[in-house]
Amino acid sequence: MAKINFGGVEEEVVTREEFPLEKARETLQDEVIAVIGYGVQGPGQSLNMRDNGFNVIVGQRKGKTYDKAVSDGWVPGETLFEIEEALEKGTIICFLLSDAAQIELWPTVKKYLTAGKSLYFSHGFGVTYKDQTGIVPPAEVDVFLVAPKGSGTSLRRLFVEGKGLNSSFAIYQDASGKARQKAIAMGIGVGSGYLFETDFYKEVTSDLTGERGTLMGAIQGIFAAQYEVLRANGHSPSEAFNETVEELTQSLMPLVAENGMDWMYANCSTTAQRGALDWWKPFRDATKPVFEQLYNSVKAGEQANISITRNSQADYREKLEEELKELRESEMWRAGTAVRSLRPERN
Ligand SMILES: NC(=O)C1=CN([C@@H]2O[C@H](COP(=O)(O)OP(=O)(O)OC[C@H]3O[C@@H](n4cnc5c(N)ncnc54)[C@H](O)[C@@H]3O)[C@@H](O)[C@H]2O)C=CC1
Ligand SMILES: CC(=O)[C@](C)(O)C(=O)O
Ligand SMILES: [Mg+2]
Ligand SMILES: [Mg+2]
Repeated sequence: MAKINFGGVEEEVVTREEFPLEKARETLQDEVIAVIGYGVQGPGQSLNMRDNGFNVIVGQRKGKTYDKAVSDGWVPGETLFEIEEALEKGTIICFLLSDAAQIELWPTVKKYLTAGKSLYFSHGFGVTYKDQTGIVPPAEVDVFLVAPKGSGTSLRRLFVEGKGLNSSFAIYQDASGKARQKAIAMGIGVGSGYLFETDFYKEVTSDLTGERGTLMGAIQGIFAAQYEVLRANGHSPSEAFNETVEELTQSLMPLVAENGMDWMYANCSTTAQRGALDWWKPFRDATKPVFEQLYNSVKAGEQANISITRNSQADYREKLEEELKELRESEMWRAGTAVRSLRPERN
């Protein structure tokens, strides 16, 4: 493990240099990696592992996603199977169904977790909230996770571009004495940038906080608040959308990604810098109580409970679609559609 100083705190992390792809392949050469589920993480991880030369099969029930797997080059009867058949053939079972669906399939998965096999997650959810999920792995299997810090779609896209998303990894159960090596090898195999270690509890609590917070929930909330204030004061949708979203995603966030916040600030006017430096703390102070409320709710298991309850309902997809439609059909995001259609590269 490489010791790296993260802002004054030393952490041990795994880089691709110290755990090269060849070593990962060697570690897993006798394994059949069965990716169960072909939603968002399933395609990203399985295709990256296949392209990296691992022995991968996919297990997916028949339907639209099964057909997508076929069009991605998985061959029925050779590398693509019904879930139970893949569970039987696999020695590392990658449980990549949605967290709610994992509950329903768990009794089936458990049947195939014989001694010597491994159970792999990309989330600490199932075992951390075992009181709610009933997921308690048998003692004689290795249990570990690799959680890519981003969408499976980006995991695949970045891999194809020769880049990589960072991932965390964690060991829950080490029956073989080799769980750690296997977990790291899987992390390298799915196309991670660097790997940092965590545990199942910390993975799920940070993940549920992040996606409800700055990554997805808070960002939409703050966009909506600013957009609404601008519109209420007579600004056009074009002006409000550009000043709230388009400039951020197209101009300023790429600068933050490249070299940090002060670098982005430094590339803006002194007027903008003065205002940003004066206003970031009031925004922090206003939102911090909401983040604290969120974290406490995650810690109490409430967010897991909501996610399980809502996503287990028979009509959850229709209801989800209604809520996504509300976003899509809001003035702000319809304005966004128009703005994107006018990007020079789209013509
Ligand atoms: N979406 C993402 O990019 C990320 C997801 N994760 C984690 O990875 C895991 C997989 O998540 P996603 O790829 O988002 O899953 P998903 O919500 O896209 O579902 C995956 C698959 O589950 C199948 N499925 C759903 N209900 C089923 C049922 N009752 N029986 C059989 N199959 C069923 C669907 O057909 C789909 O192919 C989760 O633990 C998630 O928290 C981690 C990092 C990012
Ligand atoms: C993409 C990711 O890492 C998330 C936001 O945590 C998820 O999809 O669950
Ligand atoms: Mg995440
Ligand atoms: Mg998540």
